[in-house]
Amino acid sequence: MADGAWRDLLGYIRPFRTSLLLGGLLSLATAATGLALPMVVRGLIEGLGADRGIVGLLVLMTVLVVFNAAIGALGSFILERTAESVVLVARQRLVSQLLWLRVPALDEREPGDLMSRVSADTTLLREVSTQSLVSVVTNAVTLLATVVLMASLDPVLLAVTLAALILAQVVVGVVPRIRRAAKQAQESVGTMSAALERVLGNLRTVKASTAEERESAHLHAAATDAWRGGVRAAKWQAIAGNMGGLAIQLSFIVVLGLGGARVVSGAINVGTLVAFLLYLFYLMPPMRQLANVAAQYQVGAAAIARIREIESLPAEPRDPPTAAPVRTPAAVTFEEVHFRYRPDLPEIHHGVGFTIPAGGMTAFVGPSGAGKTTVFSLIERFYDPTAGRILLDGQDIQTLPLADLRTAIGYVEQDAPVLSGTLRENLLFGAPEAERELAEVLALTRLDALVNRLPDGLETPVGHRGVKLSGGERQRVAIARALLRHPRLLLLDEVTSQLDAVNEAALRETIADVTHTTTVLVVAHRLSTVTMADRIVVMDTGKVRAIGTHDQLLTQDPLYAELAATQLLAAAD
Ligand SMILES: Nc1ncnc2c1ncn2[C@@H]1O[C@H](COP(=O)(O)OP(=O)(O)OP(=O)(O)O)[C@@H](O)[C@H]1O
Repeated sequence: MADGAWRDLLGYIRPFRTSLLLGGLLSLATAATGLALPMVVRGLIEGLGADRGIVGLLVLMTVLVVFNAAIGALGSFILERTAESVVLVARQRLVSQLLWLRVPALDEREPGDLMSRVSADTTLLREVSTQSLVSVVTNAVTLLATVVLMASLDPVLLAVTLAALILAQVVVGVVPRIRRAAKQAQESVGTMSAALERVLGNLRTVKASTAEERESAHLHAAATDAWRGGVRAAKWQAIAGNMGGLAIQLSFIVVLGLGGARVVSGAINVGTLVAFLLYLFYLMPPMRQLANVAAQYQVGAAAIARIREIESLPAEPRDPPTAAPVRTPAAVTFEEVHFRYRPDLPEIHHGVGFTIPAGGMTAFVGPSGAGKTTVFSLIERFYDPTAGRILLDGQDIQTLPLADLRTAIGYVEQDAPVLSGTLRENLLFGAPEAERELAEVLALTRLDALVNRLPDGLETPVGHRGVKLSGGERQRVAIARALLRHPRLLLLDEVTSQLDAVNEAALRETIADVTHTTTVLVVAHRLSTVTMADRIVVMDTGKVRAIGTHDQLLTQDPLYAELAATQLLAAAD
């Protein structure tokens, strides 16, 4: 995994190589000016001993210190900015990928977990993207340069120092533990986000089921898991970070004793000892940084793995519509369509076949679970059949550009989804350019009274999933949204279930109207909707058992007769 993570990380930072190089060079320059200081200090002490003037050296030191601070600040700003840009690119790539994901891939995932990957995991890229590359290079160079300078001062003292540093190698052993702990923490954050989304998205159900206590316990457990992973990572990070420090402190004591003796014996002078001790402390930051980088990299690698999981999911093509919009009704044909939602699930459609001419209204009826909604999902190409063909005006929809296909369709789903935002945003969601037709469609769907009643009219926020609207209003908003697209094919899935008799009658009139310009397919549970259909497709357990008008089917199909007498009638009541 680690190698793949490296490659992915390089992919993310490649576009920013110039600013990374600049930031890296500035960091190196900062380190170099820092490294020069102890040498100036040595000269200063020796100058004092020899009674030479030190003003020049003091000025040089001041210049070095100021220069060091200035380029240090500039370097770290450039690197941080680059890191933020890496996060931005990762987020944008992930967001695009998510919106184009194929529906089956989405079926298997929790929205909350996906959100946590876009928000939390990408943030972790920030540290790793700059620290990994630039820090490794600058700190390794600084470390090497410091060691070389120390060797030039006193090889004997250096040998003692290095022996103490071997101790710090313990650091290397704890690094994989950091990755494991970090991965666990990130996965727990994903689980927590998913649980949170589940609860907040359905807070009324949670409350009505008095499940707050249980759901809160779930969330607490996920949060505790994240905490546990974080604490474990912190423990190993703290050990890794401080082992280096401890080794330096210990070697400081040794060098002080041994160095003192060497000064007394005349092997080195005080200036050299002071400079050496300063370098000793210079070793600490790069060592700590390198240990941090190793730890950060492990955390980042875990995040990259989670991001990559999303990027490798199947996506739909993104081509914009190619054909000019057509406004004539479309014919639909299913030829021996077989379909299952997943290879390991049972087949839902066992050779579904029907032909629906352009225009008019066709109703799909059948017992629950017969596969009616699945027909609509297949027409929209949310899923593809495992065998058989679906034709739109005689053309296999697999060969149509996806955007052209979907542009031709208006789809009102079973639960009439309304998005948070204003009424206007919801209505124009499928056809942002249809502003001028709003009034007409509002009247058709009888939403005009609602809009007039609301103090903010079309600008009224509808709340998360439209909670501020009634069920019937949500259905009418969804229908208006579909009508504004001027679809060639209008798919209505049980859209009258929540309408009262008056609104249903109005909708029937609207549907009758649009059948001149659109082919209307409805999944219907109300006899009143079914009887007005030009043809009725009766489905049962994944097959079409009969097609005909209400009167024909009443006499020819026992299941339909039964449905008409029980289910459809009951719904009409
Ligand atoms: N995304 C999915 N993944 C797996 N199975 C699914 C999925 N969607 C539906 N199913 C299954 O497919 C079968 C047919 O579902 P479908 O929604 O097409 O039935 P329907 O005839 O529209 O039923 P209803 O009248 O109750 O809405 C059901 O048994 C259902 O459990």
